[in-house]
Amino acid sequence: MKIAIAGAGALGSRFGYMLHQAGNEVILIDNWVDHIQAIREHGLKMTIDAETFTAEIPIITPQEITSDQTVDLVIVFTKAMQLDQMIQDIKPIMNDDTDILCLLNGIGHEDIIAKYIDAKNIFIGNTMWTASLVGPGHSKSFGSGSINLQNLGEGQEIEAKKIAACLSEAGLNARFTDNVHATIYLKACVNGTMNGLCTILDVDMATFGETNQAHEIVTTIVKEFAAVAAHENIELNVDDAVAFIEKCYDRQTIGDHYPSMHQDLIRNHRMTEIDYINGAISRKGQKYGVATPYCDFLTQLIHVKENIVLK
Ligand SMILES: NC(=O)C1=CN([C@@H]2O[C@H](COP(=O)(O)OP(=O)(O)OC[C@H]3O[C@@H](n4cnc5c(N)ncnc54)[C@H](OP(=O)(O)O)[C@@H]3O)[C@@H](O)[C@H]2O)C=CC1
Ligand SMILES: CC(C)(CO)C(=O)C(=O)O
Repeated sequence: MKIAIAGAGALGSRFGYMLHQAGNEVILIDNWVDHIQAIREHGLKMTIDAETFTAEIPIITPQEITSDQTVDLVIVFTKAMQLDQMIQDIKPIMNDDTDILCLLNGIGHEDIIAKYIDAKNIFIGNTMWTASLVGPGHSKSFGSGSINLQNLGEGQEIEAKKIAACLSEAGLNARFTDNVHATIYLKACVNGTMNGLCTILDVDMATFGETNQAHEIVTTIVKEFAAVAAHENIELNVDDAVAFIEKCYDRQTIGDHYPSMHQDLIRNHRMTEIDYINGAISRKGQKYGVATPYCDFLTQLIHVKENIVLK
């Protein structure tokens, strides 16, 4: 399959590498000049479980797209706040049959994509794969992960299952779900607890999980997500979600991982996606008349931290 990774940062590079190694024709699309130069000169470096590999994968900026480069599938891995512009920029690489898959953390990305792309070509979901950038041209990751995905448009289940099969053939452990919004909310509960809390507390997930207060804090935040989800006819079982989140504390899997929000703000001094995670719950809470004090406060805290770190 001809696949473009639009937003080839940490996770985009991991996906691009694994799909390339599985024999797909992969092209990376990004705007970060140093990253592009490093990959063009030395290939994409991918460290997986402490072993480093290099792959020669083409990388271009959106402005370098040519009309003969249309692809079968675009997988977007920008940050949430970059998504709108990237979708506009990559239109030339898409024809009427090109599908787009969005696995970004957060809620509501399909509304942005649907401004530019027909619903029949939009596929959404979430992933538990992880990665972090060592530097330009070099992504690092450990452990395994999974992907849930579904078609946004009616009657595109077969296409969705084809995409899931392609990802699974590359070892990305993808499955089709007929309840993707529930899985997106479940993943958002993970990000809505781990990302903001580990960023503010400057700890990895296992260290946070070892505290006496972790369970109560996580449960309170998840209850806010569940109350908002109920207004969208999405059933989110609080106990199951808390148990799913607490699996992140295992140092044998991803417990040592600093969530991507910590990487953004504390390590790379970049803006976070808080407004698409806890901030989205706060906005929806106001819309539905649901109190979301913990999401409200955590969103404020992250913005305060952004103001301090980025001033
Ligand atoms: N990392 C993880 O473990 C996980 C991440 N996710 C989600 O996947 C999506 C992508 O995340 P992730 O891959 O971590 O994002 P990254 O920040 O690594 O990459 C996203 C984009 O940010 C830009 N960028 C990154 N670093 C720099 C830099 N130093 N200077 C300039 N530009 C930079 C690049 O875009 P450009 O230069 O073109 O603007 C890049 O394509 C997000 O929604 C995230 O929440 C989901 C699960 C796990
Ligand atoms: C690893 C995990 C699940 C932590 O929330 C993630 O999605 C991220 O780092 O953004």
